[in-house]
Amino acid sequence: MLLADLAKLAGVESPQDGSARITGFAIDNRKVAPGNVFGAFPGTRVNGEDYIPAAVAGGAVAVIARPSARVEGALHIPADEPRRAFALLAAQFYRPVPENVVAVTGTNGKTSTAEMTRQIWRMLGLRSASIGTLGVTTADESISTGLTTPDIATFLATMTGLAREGVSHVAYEASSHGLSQYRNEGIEVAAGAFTNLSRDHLDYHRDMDDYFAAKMRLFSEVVSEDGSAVIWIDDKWGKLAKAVAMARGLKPFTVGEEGDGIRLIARKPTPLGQDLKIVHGGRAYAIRLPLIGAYQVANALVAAGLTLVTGSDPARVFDAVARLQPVRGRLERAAIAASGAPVYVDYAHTPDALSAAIAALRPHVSGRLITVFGAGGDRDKGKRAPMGEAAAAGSDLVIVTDDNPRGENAAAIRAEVLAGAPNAQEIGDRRLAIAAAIGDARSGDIVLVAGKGHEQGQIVGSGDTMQVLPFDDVTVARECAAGLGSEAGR
Ligand SMILES: CC(=O)N[C@H]1[C@@H](OP(=O)(O)OP(=O)(O)OC[C@H]2O[C@@H](n3ccc(=O)[nH]c3=O)[C@H](O)[C@@H]2O)O[C@H](CO)[C@@H](O)[C@@H]1O[C@H](C)C(=O)N[C@@H](C)C(=O)N[C@H](CCC(=O)O)C(=O)O
Ligand SMILES: Nc1ncnc2c1ncn2[C@@H]1O[C@H](COP(=O)(O)OP(=O)(O)OP(=O)(O)O)[C@@H](O)[C@H]1O
Ligand SMILES: N[C@H](CCC[C@H](N)C(=O)O)C(=O)O
Ligand SMILES: [Mg+2]
Repeated sequence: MLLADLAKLAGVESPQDGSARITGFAIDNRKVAPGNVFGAFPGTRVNGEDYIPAAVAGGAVAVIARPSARVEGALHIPADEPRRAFALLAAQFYRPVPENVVAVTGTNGKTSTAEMTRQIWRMLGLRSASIGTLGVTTADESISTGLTTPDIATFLATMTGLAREGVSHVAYEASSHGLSQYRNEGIEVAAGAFTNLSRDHLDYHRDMDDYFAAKMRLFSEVVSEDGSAVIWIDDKWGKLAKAVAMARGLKPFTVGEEGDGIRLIARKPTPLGQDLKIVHGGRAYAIRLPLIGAYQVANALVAAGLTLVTGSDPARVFDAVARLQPVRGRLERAAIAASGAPVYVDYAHTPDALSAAIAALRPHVSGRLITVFGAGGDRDKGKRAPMGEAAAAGSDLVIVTDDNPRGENAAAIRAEVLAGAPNAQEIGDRRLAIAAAIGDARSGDIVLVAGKGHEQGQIVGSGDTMQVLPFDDVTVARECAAGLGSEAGR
Protein backbone atom coordinates (compact mmCIF):
# COMPACT_ATOMS: atom_id res chain seq x y z
CA MET A 1 0.00 0.00 0.00
CA LEU A 2 1.24 3.51 -0.81
CA LEU A 3 2.01 5.89 2.03
CA ALA A 4 -0.18 8.64 0.49
CA ASP A 5 -3.21 6.32 0.42
CA LEU A 6 -2.72 5.31 4.05
CA ALA A 7 -2.34 8.93 5.14
CA LYS A 8 -5.50 9.93 3.29
CA LEU A 9 -7.54 7.10 4.81
CA ALA A 10 -6.21 7.87 8.28
CA GLY A 11 -6.83 11.59 8.00
CA VAL A 12 -3.18 12.22 8.87
CA GLU A 13 -1.42 15.20 7.28
CA SER A 14 -0.16 13.95 3.94
CA PRO A 15 3.62 13.70 3.57
CA GLN A 16 5.34 15.65 0.76
CA ASP A 17 6.13 12.47 -1.15
CA GLY A 18 3.66 9.68 -0.61
CA SER A 19 4.94 7.32 -3.27
CA ALA A 20 6.71 4.92 -0.88
CA ARG A 21 5.26 1.42 -0.79
CA ILE A 22 4.76 0.51 2.88
CA THR A 23 5.60 -3.00 4.09
CA GLY A 24 4.76 -2.66 7.79
CA PHE A 25 5.05 -0.61 10.97
CA ALA A 26 7.52 -0.71 13.87
CA ILE A 27 8.07 1.26 17.08
CA ASP A 28 11.41 -0.33 17.93
CA ASN A 29 14.32 0.24 15.56
CA ARG A 30 15.47 -3.35 16.19
CA LYS A 31 12.26 -4.60 14.60
CA VAL A 32 12.36 -2.34 11.54
CA ALA A 33 12.29 -4.10 8.16
CA PRO A 34 12.88 -2.44 4.76
CA GLY A 35 9.85 -0.40 3.71
CA ASN A 36 8.54 0.06 7.26
CA VAL A 37 7.16 3.18 8.89
CA PHE A 38 9.00 3.85 12.17
CA GLY A 39 7.25 5.51 15.12
CA ALA A 40 9.70 7.51 17.25
CA PHE A 41 8.20 8.19 20.66
CA PRO A 42 9.65 9.81 23.77
CA GLY A 43 9.33 7.06 26.41
CA THR A 44 9.72 6.60 30.13
CA ARG A 45 13.18 5.06 29.80
CA VAL A 46 14.66 6.44 26.60
CA ASN A 47 13.72 8.76 23.74
CA GLY A 48 12.71 6.82 20.62
CA GLU A 49 13.84 9.82 18.54
CA ASP A 50 17.43 8.85 19.33
CA TYR A 51 16.88 5.67 17.33
CA ILE A 52 15.71 7.38 14.12
CA PRO A 53 19.10 7.08 12.34
CA ALA A 54 19.27 3.37 13.24
CA ALA A 55 15.69 2.85 12.03
CA VAL A 56 16.49 4.57 8.72
CA ALA A 57 19.62 2.44 8.38
CA GLY A 58 17.38 -0.57 8.96
CA GLY A 59 15.21 0.41 5.98
CA ALA A 60 12.50 2.71 7.43
CA VAL A 61 11.07 4.84 4.60
CA ALA A 62 9.04 7.18 6.81
CA VAL A 63 9.23 8.27 10.43
CA ILE A 64 6.34 9.55 12.50
CA ALA A 65 7.79 11.85 15.12
CA ARG A 66 7.26 15.18 16.82
CA PRO A 67 7.78 18.21 14.54
CA SER A 68 11.01 19.04 16.41
CA ALA A 69 12.64 15.64 15.71
CA ARG A 70 15.44 15.36 13.12
CA VAL A 71 14.83 12.88 10.34
CA GLU A 72 17.34 12.33 7.53
CA GLY A 73 17.16 9.80 4.72
CA ALA A 74 13.44 9.07 5.17
CA LEU A 75 10.21 11.06 5.11
CA HIS A 76 9.32 12.87 8.32
CA ILE A 77 5.60 12.75 9.14
CA PRO A 78 5.35 15.34 11.90
CA ALA A 79 2.71 14.95 14.61
CA ASP A 80 2.20 16.63 17.96
CA GLU A 81 0.98 13.31 19.38
CA PRO A 82 3.08 10.87 17.36
CA ARG A 83 1.76 7.73 19.13
CA ARG A 84 -1.75 8.59 18.05
CA ALA A 85 -0.84 9.50 14.46
CA PHE A 86 1.17 6.26 14.21
CA ALA A 87 -1.79 4.23 15.47
CA LEU A 88 -4.22 5.81 13.03
CA LEU A 89 -1.92 5.25 10.06
CA ALA A 90 -1.03 1.69 11.05
CA ALA A 91 -4.71 0.87 11.52
CA GLN A 92 -5.26 1.55 7.81
CA PHE A 93 -2.51 -0.91 6.92
CA TYR A 94 -3.51 -3.80 9.18
CA ARG A 95 -6.77 -4.83 7.55
CA PRO A 96 -9.10 -6.66 7.82
CA VAL A 97 -9.90 -6.73 11.54
CA PRO A 98 -12.60 -8.79 13.29
CA GLU A 99 -16.09 -7.33 12.89
CA ASN A 100 -17.00 -7.31 16.54
CA VAL A 101 -14.42 -5.94 18.97
CA VAL A 102 -15.02 -5.02 22.61
CA ALA A 103 -12.58 -3.78 25.27
CA VAL A 104 -12.38 -4.06 29.06
CA THR A 105 -10.74 -1.65 31.47
CA GLY A 106 -10.62 -1.32 35.28
CA THR A 107 -8.07 -2.01 38.00
CA ASN A 108 -9.03 -5.63 38.61
CA GLY A 109 -10.99 -8.12 36.55
CA LYS A 110 -9.93 -7.12 33.02
CA THR A 111 -8.35 -10.45 32.12
CA SER A 112 -11.15 -12.45 33.72
CA THR A 113 -13.88 -10.42 32.01
CA ALA A 114 -12.23 -10.48 28.58
CA GLU A 115 -11.68 -14.23 28.86
CA MET A 116 -15.24 -14.88 30.04
CA THR A 117 -16.58 -12.79 27.15
CA ARG A 118 -14.59 -14.98 24.75
CA GLN A 119 -15.94 -18.12 26.41
CA ILE A 120 -19.57 -16.96 26.22
CA TRP A 121 -19.25 -16.11 22.52
CA ARG A 122 -17.62 -19.44 21.89
CA MET A 123 -20.48 -21.29 23.61
CA LEU A 124 -22.84 -19.36 21.32
CA GLY A 125 -21.01 -20.82 18.35
CA LEU A 126 -19.08 -17.65 17.42
CA ARG A 127 -15.38 -17.67 16.46
CA SER A 128 -13.90 -15.65 19.30
CA ALA A 129 -10.61 -14.59 20.87
CA SER A 130 -9.37 -12.63 23.84
CA ILE A 131 -6.22 -10.50 24.08
CA GLY A 132 -4.74 -9.61 27.44
CA THR A 133 -2.46 -10.63 30.29
CA LEU A 134 -2.87 -14.31 29.40
CA GLY A 135 -1.83 -13.55 25.80
CA VAL A 136 -3.91 -14.13 22.70
CA THR A 137 -6.41 -16.89 23.41
CA THR A 138 -8.58 -18.62 20.85
CA ALA A 139 -10.49 -21.89 21.00
CA ASP A 140 -7.32 -23.64 19.78
CA GLU A 141 -4.42 -22.03 21.62
CA SER A 142 -3.02 -19.30 23.85
CA ILE A 143 0.06 -17.32 22.80
CA SER A 144 1.84 -14.99 25.23
CA THR A 145 2.57 -11.39 24.17
CA GLY A 146 4.49 -10.33 27.29
CA LEU A 147 2.31 -7.32 28.07
CA THR A 148 -1.38 -6.97 28.99
CA THR A 149 -1.99 -4.56 26.16
CA PRO A 150 0.65 -5.25 23.52
CA ASP A 151 2.30 -2.39 21.62
CA ILE A 152 0.18 -0.92 18.85
CA ALA A 153 2.01 -2.66 15.98
CA THR A 154 1.66 -6.09 17.66
CA PHE A 155 -1.93 -5.33 18.62
CA LEU A 156 -3.04 -4.42 15.11
CA ALA A 157 -1.06 -7.21 13.45
CA THR A 158 -2.66 -9.67 15.89
CA MET A 159 -6.14 -8.36 15.07
CA THR A 160 -5.50 -8.84 11.35
CA GLY A 161 -4.09 -12.32 11.95
CA LEU A 162 -7.21 -13.26 13.93
CA ALA A 163 -9.54 -11.88 11.25
CA ARG A 164 -7.69 -13.89 8.60
CA GLU A 165 -8.12 -17.04 10.73
CA GLY A 166 -11.85 -16.39 10.66
CA VAL A 167 -12.24 -14.93 14.17
CA SER A 168 -15.18 -12.52 14.17
CA HIS A 169 -15.45 -11.61 17.87
CA VAL A 170 -12.60 -10.28 20.03
CA ALA A 171 -12.52 -9.03 23.62
CA TYR A 172 -9.31 -7.23 24.57
CA GLU A 173 -7.97 -5.91 27.82
CA ALA A 174 -7.19 -2.18 27.84
CA SER A 175 -4.68 -1.41 30.59
CA SER A 176 -4.26 2.17 31.76
CA HIS A 177 -0.68 2.09 30.43
CA GLY A 178 -1.98 0.88 27.08
CA LEU A 179 -4.70 3.52 26.97
CA SER A 180 -2.38 6.38 27.86
CA GLN A 181 0.21 5.19 25.31
CA TYR A 182 -2.33 4.74 22.48
CA ARG A 183 -1.53 1.03 22.24
CA ASN A 184 -4.99 0.23 20.87
CA GLU A 185 -6.48 2.72 18.48
CA GLY A 186 -7.81 3.00 15.01
CA ILE A 187 -10.30 0.14 14.93
CA GLU A 188 -14.03 0.07 15.53
CA VAL A 189 -14.74 -0.89 19.15
CA ALA A 190 -18.42 -1.70 19.55
CA ALA A 191 -18.45 -1.64 23.35
CA GLY A 192 -16.21 -0.91 26.30
CA ALA A 193 -16.51 -2.23 29.84
CA PHE A 194 -15.41 -0.73 33.16
CA THR A 195 -15.01 -3.19 36.06
CA ASN A 196 -13.80 -1.10 39.02
CA LEU A 197 -11.08 1.28 40.20
CA SER A 198 -8.84 1.01 43.24
CA ARG A 199 -5.24 1.70 44.08
CA ASP A 200 -2.59 0.47 41.62
CA HIS A 201 0.08 1.90 39.33
CA LEU A 202 0.46 5.19 41.22
CA ASP A 203 4.12 5.02 40.25
CA TYR A 204 3.02 5.74 36.66
CA HIS A 205 -0.10 7.86 37.20
CA ARG A 206 0.07 11.02 39.37
CA ASP A 207 -2.96 10.21 41.52
CA MET A 208 -6.28 8.33 41.42
CA ASP A 209 -7.96 11.02 39.31
CA ASP A 210 -5.17 10.86 36.74
CA TYR A 211 -5.35 7.04 36.77
CA PHE A 212 -9.14 7.17 36.28
CA ALA A 213 -8.77 9.71 33.46
CA ALA A 214 -6.35 7.36 31.66
CA LYS A 215 -8.89 4.53 31.93
CA MET A 216 -11.70 6.79 30.74
CA ARG A 217 -9.99 7.36 27.38
CA LEU A 218 -11.71 4.06 26.61
CA PHE A 219 -15.14 5.71 26.78
CA SER A 220 -14.22 9.22 25.70
CA GLU A 221 -12.11 8.27 22.66
CA VAL A 222 -11.59 4.56 21.92
CA VAL A 223 -15.10 3.08 21.81
CA SER A 224 -16.91 3.97 18.56
CA GLU A 225 -19.31 6.90 18.69
CA ASP A 226 -22.46 4.79 18.51
CA GLY A 227 -21.05 2.17 20.91
CA SER A 228 -22.08 0.93 24.34
CA ALA A 229 -20.53 1.25 27.78
CA VAL A 230 -20.99 -1.72 30.13
CA ILE A 231 -20.32 -0.57 33.68
CA TRP A 232 -20.09 -2.41 37.02
CA ILE A 233 -22.14 0.21 38.80
CA ASP A 234 -21.70 -1.02 42.38
CA ASP A 235 -18.13 0.34 42.35
CA LYS A 236 -17.85 3.89 43.61
CA TRP A 237 -16.10 4.99 40.40
CA GLY A 238 -18.83 3.32 38.28
CA LYS A 239 -21.15 6.32 38.46
CA LEU A 240 -18.40 8.64 37.27
CA ALA A 241 -17.62 6.21 34.46
CA LYS A 242 -21.28 6.29 33.46
CA ALA A 243 -21.22 10.09 33.35
CA VAL A 244 -18.16 10.01 31.06
CA ALA A 245 -19.87 7.49 28.76
CA MET A 246 -23.06 9.54 28.62
CA ALA A 247 -21.22 12.78 27.92
CA ARG A 248 -19.78 11.07 24.84
CA GLY A 249 -23.23 9.80 23.79
CA LEU A 250 -22.45 6.10 24.37
CA LYS A 251 -25.30 3.79 25.40
CA PRO A 252 -24.83 2.93 29.09
CA PHE A 253 -25.55 -0.64 30.26
CA THR A 254 -25.08 -0.87 34.00
CA VAL A 255 -24.54 -4.13 35.87
CA GLY A 256 -24.71 -4.90 39.59
CA GLU A 257 -27.11 -4.69 42.51
CA GLU A 258 -27.86 -1.17 41.28
CA GLY A 259 -27.70 -2.13 37.60
CA ASP A 260 -30.32 -1.34 34.98
CA GLY A 261 -28.90 -3.58 32.24
CA ILE A 262 -28.38 -6.61 34.48
CA ARG A 263 -29.62 -6.34 38.04
CA LEU A 264 -28.11 -8.75 40.56
CA ILE A 265 -30.94 -9.64 42.93
CA ALA A 266 -29.39 -12.42 45.01
CA ARG A 267 -26.14 -14.36 45.34
CA LYS A 268 -25.85 -17.48 47.47
CA PRO A 269 -22.54 -19.34 47.80
CA THR A 270 -22.79 -23.13 47.32
CA PRO A 271 -19.96 -25.62 47.86
CA LEU A 272 -18.83 -25.50 44.22
CA GLY A 273 -20.09 -22.13 43.06
CA GLN A 274 -22.95 -19.74 43.63
CA ASP A 275 -26.62 -19.45 42.82
CA LEU A 276 -27.53 -16.13 41.25
CA LYS A 277 -30.81 -14.40 40.63
CA ILE A 278 -30.70 -11.63 38.08
CA VAL A 279 -33.09 -9.49 36.07
CA HIS A 280 -32.48 -8.41 32.49
CA GLY A 281 -34.96 -6.81 30.10
CA GLY A 282 -37.78 -7.22 32.61
CA ARG A 283 -37.22 -10.99 32.92
CA ALA A 284 -35.80 -12.88 35.88
CA TYR A 285 -33.14 -15.57 35.38
CA ALA A 286 -31.68 -18.08 37.85
CA ILE A 287 -28.05 -18.96 37.13
CA ARG A 288 -25.84 -21.60 38.80
CA LEU A 289 -22.41 -20.03 38.35
CA PRO A 290 -19.78 -22.77 38.68
CA LEU A 291 -17.22 -20.34 40.18
CA ILE A 292 -16.79 -19.07 43.74
CA GLY A 293 -16.40 -15.49 44.97
CA ALA A 294 -18.40 -12.30 44.56
CA TYR A 295 -15.73 -10.86 42.31
CA GLN A 296 -16.22 -13.60 39.74
CA VAL A 297 -19.94 -12.78 39.64
CA ALA A 298 -19.09 -9.18 38.81
CA ASN A 299 -16.77 -10.24 36.00
CA ALA A 300 -19.15 -12.87 34.62
CA LEU A 301 -22.08 -10.45 34.52
CA VAL A 302 -20.04 -7.67 32.92
CA ALA A 303 -18.90 -10.23 30.32
CA ALA A 304 -22.53 -11.20 29.76
CA GLY A 305 -23.33 -7.49 29.34
CA LEU A 306 -20.69 -7.13 26.62
CA THR A 307 -22.18 -10.01 24.66
CA LEU A 308 -25.73 -8.67 25.11
CA VAL A 309 -24.97 -5.14 23.93
CA THR A 310 -23.29 -6.58 20.85
CA GLY A 311 -26.38 -8.52 19.90
CA SER A 312 -26.34 -11.97 21.53
CA ASP A 313 -29.56 -13.60 22.72
CA PRO A 314 -30.16 -13.21 26.50
CA ALA A 315 -31.43 -16.72 27.26
CA ARG A 316 -28.46 -18.27 25.47
CA VAL A 317 -26.01 -15.86 27.11
CA PHE A 318 -27.20 -16.65 30.65
CA ASP A 319 -27.18 -20.34 29.86
CA ALA A 320 -23.53 -19.95 28.80
CA VAL A 321 -22.68 -18.05 32.01
CA ALA A 322 -23.71 -21.19 33.92
CA ARG A 323 -21.10 -23.13 31.95
CA LEU A 324 -18.12 -20.77 32.34
CA GLN A 325 -14.74 -22.43 32.90
CA PRO A 326 -12.33 -21.07 35.53
CA VAL A 327 -9.81 -18.51 34.28
CA ARG A 328 -6.20 -19.60 34.78
CA GLY A 329 -4.66 -18.34 38.03
CA ARG A 330 -7.88 -16.68 39.24
CA LEU A 331 -9.01 -18.56 42.38
CA GLU A 332 -7.61 -21.69 40.78
CA ARG A 333 -7.66 -24.70 43.12
CA ALA A 334 -4.11 -25.89 42.66
CA ALA A 335 -3.76 -28.72 45.18
CA ILE A 336 -5.11 -30.38 48.29
CA ALA A 337 -2.66 -30.58 51.18
CA ALA A 338 -2.11 -33.90 52.97
CA SER A 339 -4.29 -32.49 55.77
CA GLY A 340 -7.14 -32.06 53.30
CA ALA A 341 -6.80 -28.25 53.17
CA PRO A 342 -7.31 -26.88 49.65
CA VAL A 343 -4.68 -24.55 48.20
CA TYR A 344 -5.87 -21.74 45.91
CA VAL A 345 -3.74 -19.66 43.57
CA ASP A 346 -4.97 -16.15 42.75
CA TYR A 347 -3.52 -13.20 40.83
CA ALA A 348 -4.42 -10.61 43.50
CA HIS A 349 -1.67 -7.98 43.46
CA THR A 350 -3.52 -4.92 44.75
CA PRO A 351 -5.06 -4.26 48.19
CA ASP A 352 -8.57 -4.43 46.76
CA ALA A 353 -7.92 -7.67 44.89
CA LEU A 354 -6.47 -9.31 48.02
CA SER A 355 -9.60 -8.35 49.95
CA ALA A 356 -11.75 -9.73 47.11
CA ALA A 357 -9.86 -13.03 46.93
CA ILE A 358 -9.99 -13.44 50.71
CA ALA A 359 -13.70 -12.61 50.80
CA ALA A 360 -14.26 -15.21 48.09
CA LEU A 361 -12.63 -17.97 50.14
CA ARG A 362 -13.93 -16.98 53.59
CA PRO A 363 -17.33 -18.69 53.32
CA HIS A 364 -15.53 -21.96 52.57
CA VAL A 365 -13.15 -21.83 55.57
CA SER A 366 -14.09 -23.64 58.77
CA GLY A 367 -10.61 -23.41 60.30
CA ARG A 368 -8.00 -20.82 59.37
CA LEU A 369 -7.29 -18.89 56.17
CA ILE A 370 -3.53 -18.83 55.54
CA THR A 371 -2.42 -16.20 53.01
CA VAL A 372 0.98 -16.23 51.29
CA PHE A 373 1.83 -13.22 49.14
CA GLY A 374 4.36 -10.48 48.33
CA ALA A 375 4.50 -7.28 46.27
CA GLY A 376 6.25 -6.64 42.96
CA GLY A 377 9.43 -4.57 42.67
CA ASP A 378 9.65 -1.49 40.42
CA ARG A 379 5.91 -1.01 40.82
CA ASP A 380 3.75 1.30 42.94
CA LYS A 381 5.40 1.28 46.40
CA GLY A 382 2.42 2.91 48.07
CA LYS A 383 0.27 -0.18 47.61
CA ARG A 384 2.57 -2.43 49.67
CA ALA A 385 1.51 -1.55 53.24
CA PRO A 386 -2.20 -1.48 52.25
CA MET A 387 -1.72 -4.95 50.74
CA GLY A 388 -0.28 -6.09 54.07
CA GLU A 389 -3.27 -4.56 55.86
CA ALA A 390 -5.78 -6.21 53.52
CA ALA A 391 -4.15 -9.61 53.98
CA ALA A 392 -3.90 -9.26 57.76
CA ALA A 393 -7.50 -8.04 58.08
CA GLY A 394 -8.95 -11.09 56.36
CA SER A 395 -6.55 -13.93 57.21
CA ASP A 396 -5.73 -15.92 60.32
CA LEU A 397 -2.11 -16.34 59.33
CA VAL A 398 -0.11 -14.28 56.83
CA ILE A 399 3.23 -15.22 55.30
CA VAL A 400 4.97 -12.40 53.42
CA THR A 401 7.24 -13.60 50.63
CA ASP A 402 8.76 -12.41 47.33
CA ASP A 403 6.89 -11.64 44.11
CA ASN A 404 9.04 -10.40 41.21
CA PRO A 405 11.49 -8.17 43.12
CA ARG A 406 12.82 -6.93 39.74
CA GLY A 407 15.40 -4.17 40.29
CA GLU A 408 14.67 -3.68 43.99
CA ASN A 409 16.02 -5.21 47.19
CA ALA A 410 13.59 -8.03 48.01
CA ALA A 411 13.99 -7.69 51.78
CA ALA A 412 13.18 -3.97 51.57
CA ILE A 413 9.97 -4.73 49.65
CA ARG A 414 8.97 -7.31 52.26
CA ALA A 415 9.62 -4.77 55.02
CA GLU A 416 7.23 -2.31 53.33
CA VAL A 417 4.54 -5.00 53.09
CA LEU A 418 5.17 -6.07 56.71
CA ALA A 419 4.58 -2.48 57.84
CA GLY A 420 0.91 -3.19 57.09
CA ALA A 421 0.95 -6.71 58.57
CA PRO A 422 3.23 -6.58 61.61
CA ASN A 423 2.18 -10.00 62.92
CA ALA A 424 2.93 -11.79 59.67
CA GLN A 425 5.68 -14.36 59.22
CA GLU A 426 8.43 -13.46 56.75
CA ILE A 427 9.85 -16.13 54.42
CA GLY A 428 11.54 -14.56 51.39
CA ASP A 429 11.99 -17.73 49.32
CA ARG A 430 8.60 -18.22 47.69
CA ARG A 431 8.85 -22.01 47.50
CA LEU A 432 9.71 -22.25 51.20
CA ALA A 433 6.87 -19.85 52.06
CA ILE A 434 4.34 -21.95 50.14
CA ALA A 435 5.77 -25.13 51.69
CA ALA A 436 5.47 -23.63 55.18
CA ALA A 437 1.83 -22.61 54.61
CA ILE A 438 0.88 -26.00 53.23
CA GLY A 439 2.81 -27.84 55.95
CA ASP A 440 1.05 -25.80 58.62
CA ALA A 441 -2.46 -26.18 57.19
CA ARG A 442 -4.87 -28.47 59.01
CA SER A 443 -8.19 -29.93 57.99
CA GLY A 444 -10.74 -27.10 57.60
CA ASP A 445 -8.04 -24.55 56.70
CA ILE A 446 -7.58 -22.96 53.28
CA VAL A 447 -4.28 -21.73 51.85
CA LEU A 448 -4.32 -18.75 49.48
CA VAL A 449 -1.18 -18.13 47.42
CA ALA A 450 -1.67 -14.69 45.90
CA GLY A 451 0.07 -12.36 43.46
CA LYS A 452 1.39 -14.44 40.60
CA GLY A 453 -1.63 -16.34 39.30
CA HIS A 454 -0.73 -17.69 35.84
CA GLU A 455 2.82 -16.23 35.85
CA GLN A 456 5.57 -18.65 34.96
CA GLY A 457 8.59 -16.92 36.44
CA GLN A 458 10.10 -14.94 39.28
CA ILE A 459 11.61 -11.75 37.82
CA VAL A 460 14.87 -10.89 39.57
CA GLY A 461 17.10 -7.96 38.60
CA SER A 462 16.53 -5.37 35.90
CA GLY A 463 18.10 -4.16 32.68
CA ASP A 464 21.01 -6.30 31.52
CA THR A 465 21.07 -8.34 34.72
CA MET A 466 17.37 -9.23 34.65
CA GLN A 467 16.59 -12.94 34.99
CA VAL A 468 13.28 -14.73 34.88
CA LEU A 469 13.66 -17.78 37.12
CA PRO A 470 11.07 -20.43 36.25
CA PHE A 471 8.37 -20.42 38.93
CA ASP A 472 4.74 -21.43 38.79
CA ASP A 473 2.64 -21.14 41.96
CA VAL A 474 0.30 -23.94 40.85
CA THR A 475 3.14 -26.42 40.21
CA VAL A 476 4.98 -25.45 43.38
CA ALA A 477 1.78 -25.80 45.44
CA ARG A 478 1.27 -29.29 43.99
CA GLU A 479 4.86 -30.27 44.74
CA CYS A 480 4.63 -28.93 48.29
CA ALA A 481 1.33 -30.74 48.85
CA ALA A 482 3.07 -33.92 47.70
CA GLY A 483 5.82 -33.29 50.25
CA LEU A 484 8.46 -32.08 47.78
CA GLY A 485 8.56 -28.44 48.86
CA SER A 486 11.30 -27.98 51.37
CA GLU A 487 14.34 -27.45 49.15
CA ALA A 488 14.93 -23.70 48.63
CA GLY A 489 15.11 -22.39 45.07
CA ARG A 490 14.52 -25.75 43.36
C1 LIG B 1 6.06 2.09 31.47
C2 LIG B 1 5.61 1.41 30.23
O1 LIG B 1 4.43 1.17 30.05
N1 LIG B 1 6.56 1.10 29.34
C3 LIG B 1 6.22 0.46 28.05
C4 LIG B 1 6.43 1.46 26.94
O2 LIG B 1 7.72 1.91 27.04
P1 LIG B 1 8.08 3.41 26.71
O3 LIG B 1 7.22 3.93 25.61
O4 LIG B 1 8.17 4.18 27.95
O5 LIG B 1 9.45 3.05 26.04
P2 LIG B 1 10.99 3.26 26.34
O6 LIG B 1 11.55 1.95 26.71
O7 LIG B 1 11.28 4.46 27.16
O8 LIG B 1 11.43 3.56 24.82
C5 LIG B 1 10.89 4.67 24.07
C6 LIG B 1 10.74 4.26 22.64
O9 LIG B 1 12.02 3.93 22.08
C7 LIG B 1 11.96 2.72 21.40
N2 LIG B 1 13.26 2.06 21.45
C8 LIG B 1 13.83 1.77 22.64
C9 LIG B 1 15.08 1.13 22.70
C10 LIG B 1 15.73 0.78 21.49
O10 LIG B 1 16.82 0.20 21.46
N3 LIG B 1 15.11 1.10 20.32
C11 LIG B 1 13.91 1.73 20.27
O11 LIG B 1 13.40 1.96 19.17
C12 LIG B 1 10.87 1.94 22.12
O12 LIG B 1 10.26 0.96 21.29
C13 LIG B 1 9.88 3.03 22.49
O13 LIG B 1 8.93 3.24 21.47
O14 LIG B 1 6.24 0.85 25.69
C14 LIG B 1 7.07 -0.28 25.44
C15 LIG B 1 6.75 -0.80 24.04
O15 LIG B 1 5.38 -1.09 23.93
C16 LIG B 1 6.80 -1.35 26.48
O16 LIG B 1 7.66 -2.47 26.27
C17 LIG B 1 7.06 -0.79 27.87
O17 LIG B 1 6.62 -1.75 28.79
C18 LIG B 1 7.45 -1.97 29.92
C19 LIG B 1 8.45 -3.08 29.60
C20 LIG B 1 6.55 -2.39 31.10
O18 LIG B 1 6.99 -3.01 32.03
N4 LIG B 1 5.28 -2.04 31.06
C21 LIG B 1 4.29 -2.37 32.09
C22 LIG B 1 4.34 -1.41 33.28
C23 LIG B 1 2.91 -2.28 31.46
O19 LIG B 1 2.72 -1.68 30.41
N5 LIG B 1 1.95 -2.90 32.09
C24 LIG B 1 0.59 -2.90 31.63
C25 LIG B 1 -0.24 -3.76 32.57
C26 LIG B 1 -0.77 -3.04 33.69
C27 LIG B 1 -1.91 -3.85 34.28
O20 LIG B 1 -2.56 -4.63 33.57
O21 LIG B 1 -2.16 -3.69 35.47
C28 LIG B 1 0.41 -3.63 30.32
O22 LIG B 1 -0.46 -3.23 29.52
O23 LIG B 1 1.07 -4.66 30.15
N1 LIG C 1 -14.23 -7.58 39.80
C1 LIG C 1 -13.24 -7.67 40.68
N2 LIG C 1 -13.27 -6.99 41.85
C2 LIG C 1 -12.26 -7.08 42.74
N3 LIG C 1 -11.18 -7.86 42.57
C3 LIG C 1 -11.09 -8.57 41.44
C4 LIG C 1 -12.11 -8.51 40.43
N4 LIG C 1 -11.75 -9.30 39.41
C5 LIG C 1 -10.56 -9.82 39.74
N5 LIG C 1 -10.17 -9.40 40.97
C6 LIG C 1 -8.89 -9.73 41.65
O1 LIG C 1 -7.85 -9.30 40.78
C7 LIG C 1 -7.03 -10.40 40.39
C8 LIG C 1 -6.64 -10.25 38.95
O2 LIG C 1 -7.76 -10.45 38.13
P1 LIG C 1 -7.64 -10.20 36.58
O3 LIG C 1 -6.41 -10.83 36.10
O4 LIG C 1 -8.91 -10.57 35.94
O5 LIG C 1 -7.47 -8.62 36.59
P2 LIG C 1 -6.70 -7.64 35.63
O6 LIG C 1 -7.46 -6.36 35.71
O7 LIG C 1 -6.58 -8.22 34.29
O8 LIG C 1 -5.26 -7.49 36.28
P3 LIG C 1 -3.92 -6.85 35.57
O9 LIG C 1 -4.08 -5.38 35.68
O10 LIG C 1 -2.78 -7.31 36.34
O11 LIG C 1 -3.89 -7.32 34.16
C9 LIG C 1 -7.86 -11.64 40.65
O12 LIG C 1 -7.03 -12.75 40.84
C10 LIG C 1 -8.63 -11.22 41.89
O13 LIG C 1 -7.86 -11.35 43.04
N1 LIG D 1 0.13 -6.09 35.39
C1 LIG D 1 0.69 -6.04 36.70
C2 LIG D 1 1.04 -7.40 37.15
C3 LIG D 1 1.59 -7.51 38.55
C4 LIG D 1 1.82 -8.92 38.98
C5 LIG D 1 2.64 -9.10 40.21
N2 LIG D 1 3.08 -10.46 40.24
C6 LIG D 1 3.83 -8.15 40.23
O1 LIG D 1 4.86 -8.49 39.68
O2 LIG D 1 3.71 -7.08 40.82
C7 LIG D 1 1.90 -5.12 36.72
O3 LIG D 1 2.73 -5.26 35.83
O4 LIG D 1 1.96 -4.27 37.58
MG1 LIG E 1 -4.94 -8.50 33.17
